[in-house]
Amino acid sequence: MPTSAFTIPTVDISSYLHNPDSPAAQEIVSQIRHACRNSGFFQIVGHGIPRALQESVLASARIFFSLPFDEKVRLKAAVGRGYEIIGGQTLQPGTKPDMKEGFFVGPETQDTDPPYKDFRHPNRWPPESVLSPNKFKLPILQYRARLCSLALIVMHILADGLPDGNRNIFEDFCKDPLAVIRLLHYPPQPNLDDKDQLGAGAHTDFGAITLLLQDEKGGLQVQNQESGDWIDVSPNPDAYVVNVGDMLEMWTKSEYKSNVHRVINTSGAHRYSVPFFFDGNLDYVLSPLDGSSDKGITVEEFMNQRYQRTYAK
Ligand SMILES: O=C(O)CCC(=O)C(=O)O
Ligand SMILES: [Fe+2]
Repeated sequence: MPTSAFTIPTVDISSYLHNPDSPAAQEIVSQIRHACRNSGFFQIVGHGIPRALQESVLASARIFFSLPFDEKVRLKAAVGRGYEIIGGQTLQPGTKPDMKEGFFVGPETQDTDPPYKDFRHPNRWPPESVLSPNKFKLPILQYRARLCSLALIVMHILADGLPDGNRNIFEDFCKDPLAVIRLLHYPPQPNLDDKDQLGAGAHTDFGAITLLLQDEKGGLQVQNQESGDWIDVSPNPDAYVVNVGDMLEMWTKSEYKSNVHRVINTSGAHRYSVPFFFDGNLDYVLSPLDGSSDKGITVEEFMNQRYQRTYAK
C-alpha cells in the first residue's frame, strides 16, 4: 500500500498537450503517476475542451431528463445505450437501487440491423419533434468526439508513467474504442438519513479510465482505503475528474489503482453529471503488462462480467 497521504491532485496538463517530451510534461506524468498509485483519482485542468461545449452537454442532460417519463422510457435500450430509469442499476450490493437516471451514447454505428452484438447496439435518439438534434444529438456527438481525443492523451500520460515508460503501449487497445458518454441526473434525495439510499452506490469503474464532468452541486466521494473515510471531490468547473477503472488496474497488476467512489446528492437540488467511459477495443485481449502468464481476456468479456453484476436480470 502507498505510504503517502491520500491525495486527489489537480494537474494542469496544458504543457503535455503542447509538447509531451518537455521537462514540464514529464512533471505532469510524474504527478499523475503518483495519483494513480495512491488514490486512483486526479483532476485535470488545461485540457482544452471548450467551456461552451461542456455547458451545452449539461444543458442537453437537463432538457432530456425533464421530458415526460413516457418519452424517455421509449428510448430504453440495451446496456450501455439509451435511457436507463431511476433505480435501473444497483452499484452497491445490499443497498437500494441507485437514485439516478441515465442516458448512454456510444459510437454511432452504420450497422443498424439486429441482432446486435453486445456493446454494439445503435444509439437511441429522441424524435426531432420531441427534442431538436441541435439541442441534444449534435452537441453530445461533438462532445463525445472531443473526449475521445482527450482520453487518448490521458492514456499516453498513463503509459509514460508506467515502469517501462513506453508511450505507445496502449496503442492497439485504443484503436476503434468502446467509449461511452453517460448523461446522469440525480434527483434531490428525499431522506438523507436513509443510509441505504445512494445516488450511485459505492463502486469501482469497470473500464480503463473515466473522465467526469460534474455540475456545481457536489456529491461525489472517493474512499480512502486505509482509513475508510469518504473524501469529497469538490466541483471545479474547469476540471475533469479522472479515475482509473478495474480493467487498467488488472492490466497494470495494481500499479494503478481503481478506487471505490459513490454519489450522494445532499444538495437539495437536481444534480447532473456526464461521465465518459473509455474502455478500449472490444476485441483486444488483455493480459498483465508485466508479462506474467495469466490467461488473457477480451475487453468485451471483461466488460460483460462487470456490467452483469450491477443490473438485475
Ligand atoms: O456522477 C458522478 O459524479 C459519478 C458517476 C459514476 O461514478 C459512474 O457513473 O460510474
Ligand atoms: Fe463511477
